[in-house]
Amino acid sequence: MTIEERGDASLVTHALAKDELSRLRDVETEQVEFRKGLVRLGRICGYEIIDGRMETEYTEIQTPLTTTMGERVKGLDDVVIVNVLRAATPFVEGLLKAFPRARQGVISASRDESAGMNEDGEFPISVEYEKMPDISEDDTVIVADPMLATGSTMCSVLDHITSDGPDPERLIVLSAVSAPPGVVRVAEAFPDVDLLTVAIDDELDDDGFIVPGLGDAGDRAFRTD
Ligand SMILES: O=P(O)(O)OC[C@H]1O[C@H](OP(=O)(O)OP(=O)(O)O)[C@H](O)[C@@H]1O
Ligand SMILES: O=c1cc[nH]c(=O)[nH]1
Ligand SMILES: [Mg+2]
Repeated sequence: MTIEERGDASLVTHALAKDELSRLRDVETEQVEFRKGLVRLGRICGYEIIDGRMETEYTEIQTPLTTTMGERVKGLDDVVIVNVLRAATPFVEGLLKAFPRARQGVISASRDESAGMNEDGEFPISVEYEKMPDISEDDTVIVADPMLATGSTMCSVLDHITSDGPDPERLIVLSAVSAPPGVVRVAEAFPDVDLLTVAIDDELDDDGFIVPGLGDAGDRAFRTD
């Protein structure tokens, strides 16, 4: 059964998201364009979240000429965006264009690539810094990380977020590129999470990189390779 048939994740369907992702995948896309592309993709994904997952309500508006009924998005003041350092930083910059009043959390979680994957296909994850706003039952929490590979990082991040405090109204994991093992790991460990991604790629290579993927997102955005 495919991941789509299992219903573990849903796809961002906007054509511009696919266009941006194709540019990001291109090995010729250099640092500045790569970073800007992640910003644009984050904004499109933010709009997609608003469009597909948030409700609107009618409200009376006084224009300079008359009163009329307007439509407003509900819950825009109750959004928390979690930035998984470091590759998510430009992606979150784009999301903030869709959710300018979001409260933000930051968590530094990274894979110990020198240790390699264990036989269960997981990496050891080190969490060195975490600062979260208080999360309430009314909140939409969006955990952003452009890459979901083995899912080790995201499971560690979600453990931190869900370990105390009330459950938010919605908990969305947003990624640009996902690999099947990561989607399955997150969906099984956190069945209530709404997993949204622009693409689900074919597989992981022996080093835990997504294929075809886009390479190391952090290194490409921060020019550290
Ligand atoms: O699903 P996983 O197998 O855990 O892999 C995904 C993680 O790998 C990358 O981060 P990385 O550890 O390279 O840190 P970086 O953002 O600092 O480069 C990426 O940004 C994810 O956080
Ligand atoms: O393919 C991958 C896997 C993890 N992290 C990345 O940046 N790229
Ligand atoms: Mg990296």
